[in-house]
Amino acid sequence: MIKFLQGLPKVELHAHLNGSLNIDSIKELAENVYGQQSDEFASMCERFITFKKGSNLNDCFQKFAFVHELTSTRKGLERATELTIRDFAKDNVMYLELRTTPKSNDNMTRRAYLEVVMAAIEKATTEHAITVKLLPSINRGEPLEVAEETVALAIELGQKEPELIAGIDFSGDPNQGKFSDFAPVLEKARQHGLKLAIHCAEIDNPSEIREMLMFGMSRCGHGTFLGNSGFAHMKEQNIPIECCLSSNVKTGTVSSFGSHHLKQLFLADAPKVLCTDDCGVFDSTLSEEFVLASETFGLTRSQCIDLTMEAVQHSFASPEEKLKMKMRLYAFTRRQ
Ligand SMILES: CNc1ncnc2c1ncn2[C@@H]1O[C@H](COP(=O)(O)O)[C@@H](O)[C@H]1O
Ligand SMILES: [Zn+2]
Repeated sequence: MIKFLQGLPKVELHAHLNGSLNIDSIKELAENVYGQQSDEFASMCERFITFKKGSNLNDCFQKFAFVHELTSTRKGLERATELTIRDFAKDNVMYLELRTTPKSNDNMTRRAYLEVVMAAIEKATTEHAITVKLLPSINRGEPLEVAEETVALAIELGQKEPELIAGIDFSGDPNQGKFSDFAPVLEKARQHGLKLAIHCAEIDNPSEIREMLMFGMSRCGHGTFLGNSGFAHMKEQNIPIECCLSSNVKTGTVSSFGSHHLKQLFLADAPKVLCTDDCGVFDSTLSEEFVLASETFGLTRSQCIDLTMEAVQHSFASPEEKLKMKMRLYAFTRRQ
């Protein structure tokens, strides 16, 4: 089964760039871009992937600062994007939607940040057999003006490169910021044809969950606290829930793999996709998430193929790209 899942051409729809850089690639990046590694750096790497028992979302958010340092220069960001795409391709991910929060600092404006990532995606996709789309992220913990700039850039750059920029991600610490403040800017993105992937119900916040469901979205990140009525709503609206098993268990929003809501989504026959979220931080791969899901819930090979087919269906790819992915999947299943 493990070999089968590794070989399966997969679709990753929920991956944050700075969370997806695995520990070996972080070391490679540090070596390539910033020179010799020190013992201190090695122990920082070790701390990065260690989650103590009882860790929470806050512990997780603190880990991002480490990679954010490494990607705070153009060269670092460019190489990190290339390495991340390479690693997904190595894991037989045929289609990847990568999200990232444009950041400004002394080295880059938010526009330059996005341009560097876009150029790196173009370069990496010529070297690896993978299609990549970009979803600029809004960090809900940052001021509204930043979100407005991000959406304006996504609209402008998306008009130049519509095949590359597919939508907007709404993420960040769910304990910070108010969704209702961001609804108008998200609505503007939607009016301009950008799809919305929204982190929703990662924590139990019933009034915000209601607001988000009323507002609508193309895909729902996590959906942990939606409950049965929320799942029924998602099914009725054909909105898939992006399930990230290791992420939810390691950050403590789900108590164990066995109690993950993926099970209820299967039982309710609601739309769902399997994703990694931050495979670097959580020290996982999409293949490993499939192994986890199949071992925990007894998924068969054919259910894993169906899950991938659902991901194709709910991706922000064009009809032609979806057809190509389905053909690759059929070709793979015929060879089994
Ligand atoms: C664990 N669950 C999560 N919930 C909410 N937001 C998350 C997240 N994991 C990652 N991010 C968001 O993605 C950023 C890192 O990638 P980028 O710097 O944008 O590439 C984090 O700082 C956070 O804003
Ligand atoms: Zn996420």
